[in-house]
Parts: sequence; C-alpha cells; structure tokens
Amino acid sequence: MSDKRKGKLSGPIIRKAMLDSLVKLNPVTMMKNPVMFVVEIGMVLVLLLLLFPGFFGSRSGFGFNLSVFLILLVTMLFANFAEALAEGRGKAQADSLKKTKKDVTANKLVGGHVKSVAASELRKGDIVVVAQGEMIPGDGEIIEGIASVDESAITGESAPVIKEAGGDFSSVTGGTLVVSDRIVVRISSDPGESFIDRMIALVEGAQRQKTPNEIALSTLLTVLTLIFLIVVVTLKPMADYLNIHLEIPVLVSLLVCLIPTTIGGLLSAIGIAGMDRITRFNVLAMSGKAVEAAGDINTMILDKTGTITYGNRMASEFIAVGQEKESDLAAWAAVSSLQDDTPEGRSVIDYAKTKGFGFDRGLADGGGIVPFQAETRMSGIDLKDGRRVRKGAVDAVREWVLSDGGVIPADLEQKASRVASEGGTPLAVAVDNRILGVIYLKDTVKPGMKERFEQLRKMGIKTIMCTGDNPLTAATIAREAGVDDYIAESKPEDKIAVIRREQAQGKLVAMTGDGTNDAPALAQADVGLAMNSGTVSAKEAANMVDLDSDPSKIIEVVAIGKQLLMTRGALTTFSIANDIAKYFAIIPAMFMLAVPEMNALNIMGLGSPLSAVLSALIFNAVIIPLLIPLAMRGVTYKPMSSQRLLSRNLLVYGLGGVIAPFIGIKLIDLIVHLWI
Ligand SMILES: Nc1ncnc2c1ncn2[C@@H]1O[C@H](COP(=O)(O)OP(=O)(O)OP(=O)(O)O)[C@@H](O)[C@H]1O
Ligand SMILES: [K+]
Ligand SMILES: [Mg+2]
Repeated sequence: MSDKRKGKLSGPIIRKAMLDSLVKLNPVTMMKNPVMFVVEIGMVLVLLLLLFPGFFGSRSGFGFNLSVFLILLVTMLFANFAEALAEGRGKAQADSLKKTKKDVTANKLVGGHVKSVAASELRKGDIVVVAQGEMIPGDGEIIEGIASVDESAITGESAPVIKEAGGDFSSVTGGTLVVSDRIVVRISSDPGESFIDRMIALVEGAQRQKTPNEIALSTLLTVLTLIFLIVVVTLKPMADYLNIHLEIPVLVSLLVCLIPTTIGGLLSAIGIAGMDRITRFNVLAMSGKAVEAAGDINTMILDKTGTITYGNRMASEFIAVGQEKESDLAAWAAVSSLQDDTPEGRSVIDYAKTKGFGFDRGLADGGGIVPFQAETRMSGIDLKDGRRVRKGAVDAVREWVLSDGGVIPADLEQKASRVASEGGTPLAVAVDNRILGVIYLKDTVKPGMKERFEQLRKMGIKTIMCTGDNPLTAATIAREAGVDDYIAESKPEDKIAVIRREQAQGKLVAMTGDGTNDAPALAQADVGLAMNSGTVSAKEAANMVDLDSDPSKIIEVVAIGKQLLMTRGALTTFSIANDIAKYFAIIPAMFMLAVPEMNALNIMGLGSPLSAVLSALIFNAVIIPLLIPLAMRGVTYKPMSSQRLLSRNLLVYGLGGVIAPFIGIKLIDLIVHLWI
C-alpha cells in the first residue's frame, strides 16, 4: 500500500477540521442530525437568557447561564469536529488520488486514423492506442495487443503487471502507465465516471449516502430525543403546579444530558472511518452498504486455486501408466502444452525442459489449438497429421478417450489418486484413444489459512471452497486449509447455484472472482469482491474491487465490516448507558435547587446542585472527543459469534457506560465546585 494512502492525521487535517466544525454550526447543516440540532436549539434558548436576563421569569445567574451556553457550544463543536476529522482524512486521500489524474492526451482511433484528443473528452466505446511510455487515458478493455503496465498510481504496487487482450487480464485503468509494448483499448466509461473518479468521490464523502442500518439507528436516536424532549418540556408545567421552580438553563442541561448526544455526535464519523479503513486496505467499496453487508456475512464462497492456494500450479512429476514410458509421456505432455498459455501449461514445458526430456516443437505447427476451458477442463492440439493430443482433469480425459473407443489403463485411477490425496492436481495426458499417464501439478496452501478459517468459524461464518478440481484433491486441500465444506468438479455456473441455495436459506453470501464468467455470481452475492486485474464485466458486477487483486483479502474485508458494525453498536450502548447514569447526577440536583430539603437525593455527594448540573454537562461534552479515537480506529476486534459478541459488548460498553459517568462527573465536580 502506498504511504500517501495510510491516512495519518496530520496538522493541516486537524486545523481544517477545527475550522469546519465552526462552519457546520449552520442550523441547516445541523438539522441533518436531529440529536445535535436539539442541542443547538437549547443553546439558542440559553443565549436568549444571557442577552435578556429575566426572560421566562428566569432567576438563574449570569455566570451559570454563560457556563451552560459555553459547554453546549463546545459539545456541538466536538461532535462537528469528529465528523470533520473523518471527512478530512478522506479528502486528503482524495487529493492524493487527484494528483494521479494528470491531463493526458489520448490517441483516439477515428476511421483508421489516430487523432489526438484530451483524455477528458473520451466516451464509452471510443478506441484508443497506447504505446510504451504513455499513460492510459481512461478505463477500458484491451482489444488488441499485450503490454506491461505500471499500476502503482492506484495500487501502490511498483512491479508492472502484464495485461493482454482476451481472457481475464484484459482490463486497464485510466492513469496507469504502459511501460512496454503497445495496446489498443476500448474505453469503458464516460467522463467523470472512471474508476479513479468514483474512488475520489467515495473517499471524499461526496457520494456518501446513509446506509439502511445508519438510517434505522438515526431514527431510533431521533425518537429517543423526542421522548426526552416531551418529558422535559412537560416537567416544567408540572413543577410549576407544585410550586417548584425549575430554571430553563437547568432544564436544557437535563435534556442535553439525557438525549444520546455521544452516539449522535459520533455516528457519521464511525461510518466515514469504516469506509476509509476499507479504502486504505486498497479495497474500493461501491457503497457503505456493501461494507456493512460484509459485516453480516454468514457464508463465504472461496476459490481453491489462487485464493486458498498460491495458485501457481506447477508440473512436478510425470507418472506414466500401463506400459507407457516416462519419456513418451513427457514429450506428449509438452506437445499438448505448446499452445497452452495458462501458467499450468507453461509449467509443463518448463518442467520437461529442466528434466531434459526431448519433444518436437514442430509438431504444433499448423495444428488446431484447443484452448483450456473451465467447461471442458481440458486443453491440447489437433495435429496436422490428424492425431489429437489432450491433457486435462482425469475424469474429463477418461470420458474423452472412452468416447473414442479407447481402454483405460488399470493403474490410472490409483496413480491419479496418489497425486490427489497429496493435494496435487493430476492431469491425464492422451493421444487419440491412448492414455500415457498423469502430470502432477503441485500447488501449496497459503500459510496461515487454517488460522484464518478458524477465525471465520468463530465468527459463525461458513466457508465453502469451490473448485474445478477432482473430489479427492478438493478434499485434501479442504482438510489442509480447514474450510467447512467444498464443492469439487464445479463449473462456473455452479457457484451461482451455491450462492442462490444459501440465500434461499436467508444467508448473506460473500464471494470473490475475476473472470467474465464470475460476473453473474459476483452480482448475485451480497458482497462480491472483484479483482482489479480481472475483466471489466466482473468489476462492474461486483460491489467491491480489490486493487491488490488478492482474493483471500475477502476475509479481512468481512472483518472490517464486522468492526464497523461492532463499533457503532458498542458506542451506541455506551452512549445510552451513559445517559442513564447522568440522570442520577442531574435529577436530584434539579430538585435540590428547588427544594433544598431534598439533599438526601444527593447520592453522589456532589458539591452543590449547580456544580452537579455543570459537571454532568461537561462530562457529556468531553466524552465525545475522548471517544473520537475509538470511533475512527474502530473497537478492537476479536473473532467470535454474534451472540457472544453481543453479550461481551453489553458487558464492556454497557456496564462501562453506566460506571464511567459516576467517576467522571464526581472528578469534574471536585474541580468545578472550587469555582462556584
Ligand atoms: N491448462 C490446463 N490444461 C488442461 N487442464 C487444465 C488446465 N488447467 C486446469 N486444468 C484442469 O481443469 C480443472 C478445472 O480448472 P479450473 O481452473 O476451472 O478450476 P480450478 O483451478 O481447479 O479451481 P478453482 O480455480 O475454482 O479453485 C483443473 O482442476 C484441472 O484438472
Ligand atoms: K447525552
Ligand atoms: Mg482456476
């Protein structure tokens, strides 16, 4: 990850946030946050009393009123500061991204001729030529050529990546640099809608929409605020009737202490910070909703090759069957791979060469290429002389040979099983209806997978590995990696079937993918994470894109989503628990002010009724900045089931939230009491 995107809180960001918190006092802005808007109205009321003492028959002193006014002002500034700080960090990220958006000229192909136009004028469907040393002018798909591309501007990864027409590595991103060769690109986005544009808008918060969860919580907070407002407003006439005089500033203080100002002030900062955490993790989420959905995932669908294993399946042994010789097997294995451009295919040639097996390259000339397909699970060549050479999944090759009237060597099954039971992938090699043996493709499970799946299990998430490989290999890798379930010999469409099946049971499903054939499944999944190296259609179908193209990052994405939901839950619990505790400080004080004989109510032993009110109000204000770091960083996350998480959070943040004010208010009162 690039340093500039780590999002450190620098001096300028903090200064800007301070200024913004003043600007945000504008009532039109405040109205968007009903809880804090009520605080603002209260502040205006107290201000009126400051300007016109004796208003509403008030008898409270100037000094007290001024203190209440100032504390309320500071409370709002703190809340605004939290939001401005979170936004500021996003803006800083956006600025560094904007710098990558240089104004380049594009070589647009118009009627067979190249015409120079500004990149900002390119539209969807335009064709451009990009040569060595030039910046790719917009997002698109390579339709001709192959090139190595430096994508460090968006991924922070300095090693160039190979991009080529056709297949799963054909998409390119505007703002990245072609370091070798020349490509023809079909532009896939209109001005202002490119990948970087969308990323900038997202981190800037310009497109920030409240998620359904956030809306539900804000509604709850507003309802709570309304209830307390009614309670406090009706308190006044009731007290008047009983001849108890309640001061307006005291009532305002009571109201502000009771309404959920802590979570009200931190709510949007929590959401922005969660989004920010995902972006700094080099994952681009299309919406906050997607991040939250990640936090609620029940089932995760994972690829075997490349996600759970390293994915660089390499030939590591030739195992001849029947009467066949190893050297013949090696030669035909190599010939079957001459036109196979997959890493597996290339590794077969490399292995044959390093082991010194001879093979005739000329055989491939003029032959018909049979490219590898996930559907057929085979690849090979139809030679000029009529012979057909294939390699592929053992059962697929067996079928192919049987349909041509061939016989299956007796030891094929046992030899292939040996490879599979070691977690390798056996590829059978055949020429017409004769099977020569198997290629042992080795792949290794990434380190630490077992622990990560263990964590997912603790979170109550079921993991399902989907692989095109045979059941035995699948079972071995599944056991080694520790996934809960696996589906072997799965075709691309099987993934979407698994997702639908899980969703039908009311589960939320996450998956990763990069190919065009993954696109429907990515769209069907609740959280679809596409690889940046993947095709345009995969990226369009998904609701997240991983800039590092590491599918196993889906695990951390879920963790970040969970952390966001947990942080919001924990701070809500803390905030409401706090308010309950403040009630015990302020209600007795209020009545003691009116009826001094009620001193017995002063269970907290606070200095005086006035200092009790001010202390509760000060505590209510300072708790907001104290919790900003937690809101921004997120609560520390330990994998466990939602049930246990809930009880743990209730204990820590609920109980903590009840106790903290007693201690805090008491300490503040010791100081405040010295003054008044
Ligand atoms: N280049 C190739 N030539 C011939 N057969 C291949 C080649 N690559 C893979 N196969 C065979 O086809 C099967 C399916 O491959 P595919 O890439 O679709 O799935 P996978 O890589 O095994 O699983 P996944 O990527 O979903 O974890 C493989 O298990 C292997 O037996
Ligand atoms: K409060
Ligand atoms: Mg694969």
